[in-house]
Amino acid sequence: MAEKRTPIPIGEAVSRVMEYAEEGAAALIPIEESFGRVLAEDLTADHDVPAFDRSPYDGFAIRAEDTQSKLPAVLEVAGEIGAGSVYPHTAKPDQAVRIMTGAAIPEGFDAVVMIELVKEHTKNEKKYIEVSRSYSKGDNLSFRGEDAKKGQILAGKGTFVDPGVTALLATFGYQEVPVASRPSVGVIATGSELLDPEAPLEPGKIRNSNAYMLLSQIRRAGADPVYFGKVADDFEACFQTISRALKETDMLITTGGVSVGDYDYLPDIYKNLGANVLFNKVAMRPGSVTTVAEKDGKLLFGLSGNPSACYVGFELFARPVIRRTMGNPFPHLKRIKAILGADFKKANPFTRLVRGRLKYGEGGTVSAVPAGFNKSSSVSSLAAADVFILLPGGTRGYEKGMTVDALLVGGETGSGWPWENILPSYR
Ligand SMILES: Nc1nc2c(c(=O)[nH]1)N[C@H]1C(S)=C(S)[C@@H](COP(=O)(O)OP(=O)(O)OC[C@H]3O[C@@H](n4cnc5c(N)ncnc54)[C@H](O)[C@@H]3O)O[C@H]1N2
Ligand code: MOO
Ligand SMILES: [Mg+2]
Repeated sequence: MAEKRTPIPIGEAVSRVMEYAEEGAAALIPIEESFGRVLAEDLTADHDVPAFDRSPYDGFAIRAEDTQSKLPAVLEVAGEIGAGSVYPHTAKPDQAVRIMTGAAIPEGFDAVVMIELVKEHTKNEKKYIEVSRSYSKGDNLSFRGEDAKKGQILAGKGTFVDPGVTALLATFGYQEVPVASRPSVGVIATGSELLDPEAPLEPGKIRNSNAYMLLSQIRRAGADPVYFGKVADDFEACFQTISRALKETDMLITTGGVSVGDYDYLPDIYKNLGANVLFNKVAMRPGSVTTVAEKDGKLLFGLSGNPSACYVGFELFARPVIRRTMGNPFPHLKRIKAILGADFKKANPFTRLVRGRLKYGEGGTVSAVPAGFNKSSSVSSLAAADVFILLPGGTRGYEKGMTVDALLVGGETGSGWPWENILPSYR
């Protein structure tokens, strides 16, 4: 008789796995490659930003006091500078300097007049401007340190490096960025039925979609995948490939062969490897057969062969380990509340993770509707899913309109044309 497995709750399974997620050593990488990594150190401002008072406009640097007695004030244009240049003299009374956006305010000047607001004329080969209103000290200046102060922590250790963080890194001179190193994650697909994507279909065979799905899930999680190919359902072949892959990578993901079938060899392979099985049944659907084992501190994720189960198993168990290893203090999928968009009247003892799609309705309501064919074997629903609708197991079903929890899949989801009907002020 096939072994009897004991399902454990999802949370319990995730925490067993997370015990083996250790932050990788810090590494220095070029700033150009830093997107998606995680800072291994605090990013501290080592100078003020801006580092000098500067002009926010194309215009004229003036002394405010020269505009405070007689108007229009007629000021001599004593020089001109663009961004990047420094005016070498100090201001004298009734002088102005033609200055462009971003240029340092010359010494002794304390306000800027926009170029559109002055009249210019030349007299005896000298240039003059007429300023028709009075200015106060500091008018139209960008002040040193107004954006960031020296010593301020602008992004802490553990911050995900997004484009905004990259801008800070460049601002503070990080040609090389200290980040937690990325794990290398091996992928092996098992199954005698598997064909490569380029192969024509044959009776009884299917194309190996899980391997390519996993490579892309690993990349989305931020790690480096290493693909060891597909292996037939043959104990020796699987054992050899898995042993080799385990030596060459930091963690290993297999798909298929993990259940109780005649050709499901993963359970025996864990035994032969002397690996410690953390669990081999989770109270969830899909993905109840998800198995995770540990060998010398390295994790072996035995994900289901069924595409939806494999997908969910990766996102719930492998992804947070990868993210934590990469230094991310928030490695799990984000949870939101949404209105359930369909009935699930039949009770299920296991927690269901329905691949769903968010719909944004009037008044900002968010509902989650099933993304398609909802069996564990489904591949079609995955392409449309941006959320896992969480329906905890029990004796009751769920009805359309109920508020439920959902996990956001992936990170940076885009949106369509966002510029219609933007709410105006109602003050
Ligand atoms: N008697 C029982 N049978 C099954 C049980 C059970 O508890 N008792 N569990 C079922 C559940 S739940 C699942 S999920 C599957 C898991 O099976 P395995 O993880 O062992 O995977 P396989 O048997 O190798 O394949 C299952 C299914 O997936 C297809 N597959 C496999 N690899 C790929 C791939 N790389 N790309 C696309 N599709 C793949 C494979 O052809 C099978 O159709 O077991 C149930 N059975
Ligand atoms: O592991 Mo299975 O996915 O529950 O259908
Ligand atoms: Mg099987």
